[in-house]
Amino acid sequence: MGDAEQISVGIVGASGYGGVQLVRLLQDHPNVKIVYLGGDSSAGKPFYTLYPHLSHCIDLMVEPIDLDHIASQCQVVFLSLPNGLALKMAPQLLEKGCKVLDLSADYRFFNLDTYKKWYGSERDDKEIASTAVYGLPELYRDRISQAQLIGCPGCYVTASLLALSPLLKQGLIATDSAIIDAKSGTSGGGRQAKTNLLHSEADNAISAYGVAGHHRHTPEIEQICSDLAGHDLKVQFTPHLIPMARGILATVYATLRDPGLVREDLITIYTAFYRNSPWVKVLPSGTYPQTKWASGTNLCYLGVEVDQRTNRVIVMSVIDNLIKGQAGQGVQCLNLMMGWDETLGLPKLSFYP
Ligand SMILES: NC(=O)C1=CN([C@@H]2O[C@H](COP(=O)(O)OP(=O)(O)OC[C@H]3O[C@@H](n4cnc5c(N)ncnc54)[C@H](OP(=O)(O)O)[C@@H]3O)[C@@H](O)[C@H]2O)C=CC1
Ligand SMILES: CC(=O)N[C@@H](CCC(=O)OP(=O)(O)O)C(=O)O
Repeated sequence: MGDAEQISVGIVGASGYGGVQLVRLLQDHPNVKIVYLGGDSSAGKPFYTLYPHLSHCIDLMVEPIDLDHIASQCQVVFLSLPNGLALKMAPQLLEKGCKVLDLSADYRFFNLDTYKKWYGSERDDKEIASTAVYGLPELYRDRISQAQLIGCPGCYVTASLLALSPLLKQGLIATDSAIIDAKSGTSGGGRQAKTNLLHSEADNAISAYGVAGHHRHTPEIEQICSDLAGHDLKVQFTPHLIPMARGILATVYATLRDPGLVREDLITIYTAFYRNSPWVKVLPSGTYPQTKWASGTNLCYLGVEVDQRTNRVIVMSVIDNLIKGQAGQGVQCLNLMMGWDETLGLPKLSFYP
């Protein structure tokens, strides 16, 4: 595709961590041209003043948010904003013919009562929301390719669901037995200043939060797990903040229905489940992933183990929270929506060490 055929893309929330990942990924994408960057407090500033390391490759200003102007400039719009804002912008952008990919939680829920319970915002966009597709390509590839509006899942949920999906789809684990112990780097909290993300608070420390079903990702994980299993189920999800900038490790435990299954059986099942998923790598027997392997890439690495003493399967899932857990997921969905190769423009090799 030459320059003339590149599609025009805008990023609303360009100054945030999601925004700057999108700039990096889309700048390298052969079929895309970034034509608009939007923001709130950063509006009016050249983008390079926010991220000086990009001054040699992007010279756009951050503009205030004017939906008519965005729609007149862009065929595709990424919304990378705090929860509760995309729902006010997506309907008008769609009506004006844009494709919209939202990185927040606004379009992830099948049932808007669940959204309201956890996020508080009233909805007057129910009809539009009903057209949104959950943007996890490994599960909903066909629907994503037909959609105009995508609600992309975030970091914890992506790592957790990729670990659990084969087990649930094949009915391999006891109902409600799944426990997700997940750890995130501090960039998971975004670029806006928050006390718990200060270096002096987060460094040399590890702590759980949102314990006992109190994290807003619990209902989102349960929604998709229930969809896969074909019945309502519950999971135990405990997130932790750890002192590193980027990366997520989700270690998932569940009780196997069949006590005869061994590690090699599970690896065969996982490998078959993800055989057409270029961004998921099932590791060889006895190999457990590190966050470093996925850092900067759109990959998810899965290590699979069985403890025959306790009859539990243990799946270790790592992703980069800002790539497969956020911006890369959005670009992977865009590739599907446009009928392009799912891997186009996305990084597959980390820096190591
Ligand atoms: N960080 C992560 O690992 C992940 C985050 N997400 C989700 O992605 C979304 C973005 O997260 P992240 O990039 O971390 O957030 P940041 O806090 O880093 O960035 C937020 C962005 O939103 C913009 N913004 C805030 N308020 C307004 C407003 N009223 N109008 C217009 N723009 C506004 C900010 O613009 P300005 O600076 O100009 O005010 C900024 O660009 C969130 O919904 C988050 O939950 C999803 C997966 C992973
Ligand atoms: C470390 C940290 O603060 N993480 C954030 C997760 C951010 C995120 O990814 O949220 P969404 O997936 O809903 O977009 C949190 O626990 O709220």
